[in-house]
Amino acid sequence: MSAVIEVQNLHKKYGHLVAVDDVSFTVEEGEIFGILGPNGAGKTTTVECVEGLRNRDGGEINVLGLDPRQERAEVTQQLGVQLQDGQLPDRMQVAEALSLYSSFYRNPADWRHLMDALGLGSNGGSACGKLSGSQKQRLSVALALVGNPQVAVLDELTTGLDPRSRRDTWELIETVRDSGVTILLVTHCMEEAERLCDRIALIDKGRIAVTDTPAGLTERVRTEQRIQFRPSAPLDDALLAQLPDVSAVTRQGDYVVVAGNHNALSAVTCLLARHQIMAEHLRVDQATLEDALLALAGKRSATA
Ligand SMILES: Nc1ncnc2c1ncn2[C@@H]1O[C@H](COP(=O)(O)OP(=O)(O)OP(=O)(O)O)[C@@H](O)[C@H]1O
Repeated sequence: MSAVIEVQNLHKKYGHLVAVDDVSFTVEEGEIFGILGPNGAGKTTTVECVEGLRNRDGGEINVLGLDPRQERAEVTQQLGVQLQDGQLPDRMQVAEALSLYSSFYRNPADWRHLMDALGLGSNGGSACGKLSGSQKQRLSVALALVGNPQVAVLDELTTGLDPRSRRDTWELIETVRDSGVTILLVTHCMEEAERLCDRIALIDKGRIAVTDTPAGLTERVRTEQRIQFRPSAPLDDALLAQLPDVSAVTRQGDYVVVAGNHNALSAVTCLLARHQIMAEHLRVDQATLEDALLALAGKRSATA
């Protein structure tokens, strides 16, 4: 396998806001690589720098041997990028859009074949503005593939789709991957990332917390616990956060919520005992994957 996208120490600011702060990852040929994170984490900014749609402030990006900042036109030829909703005129027909976009590329795919392969065969004469949510997604994937790219970037593919359409779209993406296209997938949906991705970079507040396979991420967080209690006296959260078995400390009203590994509970109770504080209404839950991934992100912030 060889790397098709390499991002090293990417930095991007909007005014004073640091949107992407030292992001590095490598996408290998043939994989679906996910960038997963909450709203505002810096996912779209990262991929827009990869696509050459935004200029980075620092770091290096290599896409199929090209620098998107210096060689944007060539990157556009070789990288498939989804159009955002509303970028096509409502009255343009599906077949017209595909035919028009295929004319932008040196070596386009057969757009009629693509239209059939992506389940849009009966929609060629439909106006883009009249398509259903999942048909619009199919069209945007078709437009990302019409240039016959080796790599496609797909951003928030299934947002707003009903469960059935989401599953259909996921199957579609697997078919695209099986046809040999490497995919960089941006999502804030944990289930989508787990289902589709070979590897996932978890990004939060502009930084990558961890990169691993879905199974590896689950294993890392398998033993994570969520400990919730009301302290009987004022308690400095920083004392809890410093415990090696604790990954994150947050507050919910009067309650302290601590995420940590299977030793966290005894570490927390020892600390409370030392400070003569009681843990009222103590509750311990197994963290969900989502909680645990956020805890991993929190741990990274604490050690950054
Ligand atoms: N053009 C812009 N001008 C100013 N700030 C921006 C701009 N685009 C994004 N931001 C800010 O940069 C940060 C990262 O945004 P970005 O869209 O990259 O995150 P994201 O992870 O893709 O979020 P979402 O899932 O909501 O799309 C956010 O705080 C966002 O408000």
